[in-house]
Amino acid sequence: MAEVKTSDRRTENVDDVLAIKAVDVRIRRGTAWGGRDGREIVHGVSFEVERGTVTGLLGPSGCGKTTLMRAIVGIQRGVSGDLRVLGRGPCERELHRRVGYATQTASVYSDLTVTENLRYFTALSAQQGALSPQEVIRGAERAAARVSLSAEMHTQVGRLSGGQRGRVSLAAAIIGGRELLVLDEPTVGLDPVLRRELWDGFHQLADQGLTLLISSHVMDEASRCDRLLLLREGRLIADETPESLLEITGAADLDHAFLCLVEPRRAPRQTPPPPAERAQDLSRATTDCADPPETADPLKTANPPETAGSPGTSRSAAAPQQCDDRGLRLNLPRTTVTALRVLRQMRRDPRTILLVLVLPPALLVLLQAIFAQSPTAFDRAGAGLLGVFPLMTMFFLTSVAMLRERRSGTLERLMTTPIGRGDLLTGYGVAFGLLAVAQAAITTTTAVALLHLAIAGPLVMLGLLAVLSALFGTALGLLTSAFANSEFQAVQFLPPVLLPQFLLCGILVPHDQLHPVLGVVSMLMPMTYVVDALSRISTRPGVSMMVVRDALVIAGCAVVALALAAGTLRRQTP
Ligand SMILES: Nc1ncnc2c1ncn2[C@@H]1O[C@H](COP(=O)(O)OP(=O)(O)OP(=O)(O)O)[C@@H](O)[C@H]1O
Repeated sequence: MAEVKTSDRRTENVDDVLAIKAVDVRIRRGTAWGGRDGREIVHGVSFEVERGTVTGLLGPSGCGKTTLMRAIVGIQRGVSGDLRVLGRGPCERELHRRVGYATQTASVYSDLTVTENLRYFTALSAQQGALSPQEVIRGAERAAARVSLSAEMHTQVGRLSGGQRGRVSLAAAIIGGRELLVLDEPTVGLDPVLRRELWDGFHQLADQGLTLLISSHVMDEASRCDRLLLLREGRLIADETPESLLEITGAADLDHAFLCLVEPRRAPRQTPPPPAERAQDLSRATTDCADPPETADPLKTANPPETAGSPGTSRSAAAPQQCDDRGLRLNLPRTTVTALRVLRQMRRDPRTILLVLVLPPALLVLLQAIFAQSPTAFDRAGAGLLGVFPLMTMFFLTSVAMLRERRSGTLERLMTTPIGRGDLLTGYGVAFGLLAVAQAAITTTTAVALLHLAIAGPLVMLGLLAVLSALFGTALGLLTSAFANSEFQAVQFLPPVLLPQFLLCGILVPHDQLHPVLGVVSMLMPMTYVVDALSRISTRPGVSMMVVRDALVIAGCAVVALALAAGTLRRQTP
């Protein structure tokens, strides 16, 4: 990252005063891994946001407001230049305890109630260790009250109106934003009374020392900001107070001033003037808007001379930042609340749970019926399927669940909270692991007690292998979800990832009857080890070294898949 050459002492003072300092910040989008490809969306903007103020970020649709906000909260790739947030680089994890971010769409869990959502985000926001249950309850209630949602606390978010959902999302941001709140169009879809209430609330927060950066399209909101940043096509064209913006443009109101700056040559009037005045007014509009006087050139105002040419901020020096959040250290309270949250979501979807628990034993019953004339074939295939079914169902469930998290924007929000990737994935692993245990218990019991599947080895080991296999399916599902952009694509991954494994794992054709090349390929497939281990348990008493080896291979594959999933979790919108 390019550094501004200031003494440490001065930087310290500046950071005490400024919440955000941007010098020649450029952002490229359309690059998946932070390289120099893609399109430059933000072209070298420089500005400062003082602490304890409300700053409006305005500009036409597509000008780069969201992109800039994403850079400020540390989830945008391809950012170069010098961007300091609360005196730190925007990617530093320490900021996740101090900065709250509300995305444009309501990024909260629609299958949970308002209380459940807000308690979850409150629990995640703990500075250190865990908050007491009372603190979590109080934090959630306070946040709901801030956005006038106390009456809806026990309503499922999916049953709220669009505006109410947006307010839940805003409350979640307020919970996380101890020092800085970055709000992307937080008042969209709200009626004027609520908008006014929220803006009063924003100013109360600012009076308490919080800094707010708020994007908006509504000009009466702009007039409530202490300062306005105006973006046009990724360039900052004004950085002014609302009053001086009116003065510079000579416009009667901010709506007009905005249009003057954004479309200088097509500045409209609010009401059509009488024909006699038209010529005179047009010439005034040209003077005021089309060609603003040199001294009032908003482009010059927006980029103060001392920063515009700061040493070390030249284009060549500005390499894209890479967010360094590779830490996978586990935080037990955050992992636990995440597992509980996922379990709560599962509880809201009884049909899926029923399917997960009932489908594998039902398939085994069908299999026994098919092999009614050949019980040995059922014994051979049945044991292997005790591991294959959980693997497949967990793969599918978790890939869709994580994809939903990614698409609903909640993953993006989580990436701006103190939760680590390890906490999140382990939370998912624990929740789905518990489901896997239930599934393994039901399927194994059905197979042994009801279908009389012959098992020579210990039943506990059989169940353990089934759970291990389900955990591998969970990790694989979390990993592949990163490469799917829709539920349809997630379903499409099922055949290429699992079908070859199923065909070669030894259930359909024993390994010794496979072509030698296919035999080698099958040994590269984790499902082979699942089926081998289960077949050995079913045919031989005790636990052989080969079973232990197979179990270790499956566990190793699960760990590798989980680590790769953690690596791809931060795959942001490019
Ligand atoms: N994932 C993406 N990959 C590449 N370009 C993108 C991506 N998302 C957005 N863009 C481009 O970035 C530009 C800025 O988008 P951004 O969402 O920041 O605009 P905005 O000012 O917030 O718009 P709006 O007010 O409509 O929300 C747009 O031209 C858009 O096409």
